[in-house]
Amino acid sequence: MAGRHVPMTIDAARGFIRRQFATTVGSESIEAAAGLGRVVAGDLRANADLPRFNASAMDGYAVRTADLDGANLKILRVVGRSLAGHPAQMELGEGEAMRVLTGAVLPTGADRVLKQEDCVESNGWIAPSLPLSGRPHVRMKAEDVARGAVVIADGTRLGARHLALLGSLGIDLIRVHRPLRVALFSTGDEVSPGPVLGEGLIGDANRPMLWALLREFGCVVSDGGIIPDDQEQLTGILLAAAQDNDLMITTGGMSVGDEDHLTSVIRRRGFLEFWRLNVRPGKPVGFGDIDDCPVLGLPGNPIAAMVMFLMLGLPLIAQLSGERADYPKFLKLPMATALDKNAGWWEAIPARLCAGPGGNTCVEAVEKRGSAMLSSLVAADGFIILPEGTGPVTAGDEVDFLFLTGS
Ligand SMILES: Nc1nc2c(c(=O)[nH]1)N[C@H]1C(S)=C(S)[C@@H](COP(=O)(O)OP(=O)(O)OC[C@H]3O[C@@H](n4cnc5c(N)ncnc54)[C@H](O)[C@@H]3O)O[C@H]1N2
Ligand code: MOO
Repeated sequence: MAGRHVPMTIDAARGFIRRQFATTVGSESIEAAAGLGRVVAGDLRANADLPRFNASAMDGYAVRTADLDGANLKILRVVGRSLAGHPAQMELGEGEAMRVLTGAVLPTGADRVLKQEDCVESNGWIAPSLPLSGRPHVRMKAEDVARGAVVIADGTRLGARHLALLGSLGIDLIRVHRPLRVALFSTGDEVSPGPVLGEGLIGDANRPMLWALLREFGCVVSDGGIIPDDQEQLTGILLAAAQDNDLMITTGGMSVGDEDHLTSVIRRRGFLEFWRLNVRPGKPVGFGDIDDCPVLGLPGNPIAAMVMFLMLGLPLIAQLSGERADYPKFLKLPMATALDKNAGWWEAIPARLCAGPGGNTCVEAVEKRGSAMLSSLVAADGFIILPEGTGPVTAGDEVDFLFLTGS
């Protein structure tokens, strides 16, 4: 573990978090409809085939390809109708067709649907456009999902698409991890809890920002408010919050972090490290464990807090929540313009997407870049990530881009 004043790489910090923690939340059964944002506990298997039956993918006529291949027959007799939700209980014989609508059960014997645009219908007979071409326009039973297959893997956080699949399968109860309970605090005498009236006071940017991010990642957040700059109060509040939460996140008060900052009580009840990371922004980060409750101390500057939340907080939350995902997720994109960079440290630069010379998507840094400048976050779509060892970049260079989550 790095000493207090030895800069640590972001990768070393992430590795430390990975090794230090495992899933801490148990599991429960809930209604699938209430599963948005929850993390699946155990592989979820299909209880049915999807599609459940061979079905028509178009409005038209179900036919037997063999009847029409090589144009053996020129016309077919329409012997019935199969509508979505109202199947016809009959088999299709030679020279027969059945009127079908999209989603209707395909009659036994049929292996193709002719779109109604491709047929002329008259007095119960159809004359298809021949020769046959294009797709058969049928959805075959189980071609999407076979009963018994794992459809949602253990550790998946459920989104709209997963709820669609569960709905389609008719699964109503699912086993998920209990949501992570996170206590969120700002610190600092200058941060005003209400209207910003006095000289030298500032509004609280970090708590609403982190509250929104935590909610987006399925956490149940308890708003701990603003802790004044007082060691005893800070200690008391953190010790109390450790009893009812799975994680505590604070912002501010990290650059002065050293062993005197928190009382010996905390040191007896766990550990708290103060890291100086080799990054811009977000150098000072606190990390530890109090009464078995992890603590993440983010820097006070809002951009630094955001970057360190995305880089360290998200992997920690995923790990504690049982989510199997590698956060944050980067995209490789080309630079639109050149950018100066010191190779000595890792840097996250607020940036936006823009159109490159050939109309391709590129990224460019926003104008204002201070780690306290919130207008840069609002102007940005994410961050250009340049690791240590990377110096200035030029237009066209591919870089890692970290999308800002939340809207
Ligand atoms: N002598 C040094 N001073 C500083 C260093 C350093 O290495 N040596 N590092 C700088 C860096 S980098 C950062 S980042 C900040 C981080 O400091 P802290 O985590 O201790 O945070 P504070 O000092 O409490 O606050 C920093 C800054 O952020 C503002 N702040 C705090 N909380 C909020 C909030 N909830 N909403 C909006 N803004 C907030 C606070 O007023 C300060 O302006 O330290 C540098 N200093
Ligand atoms: O963490 Mo500070 O400047 O790196 O915002």
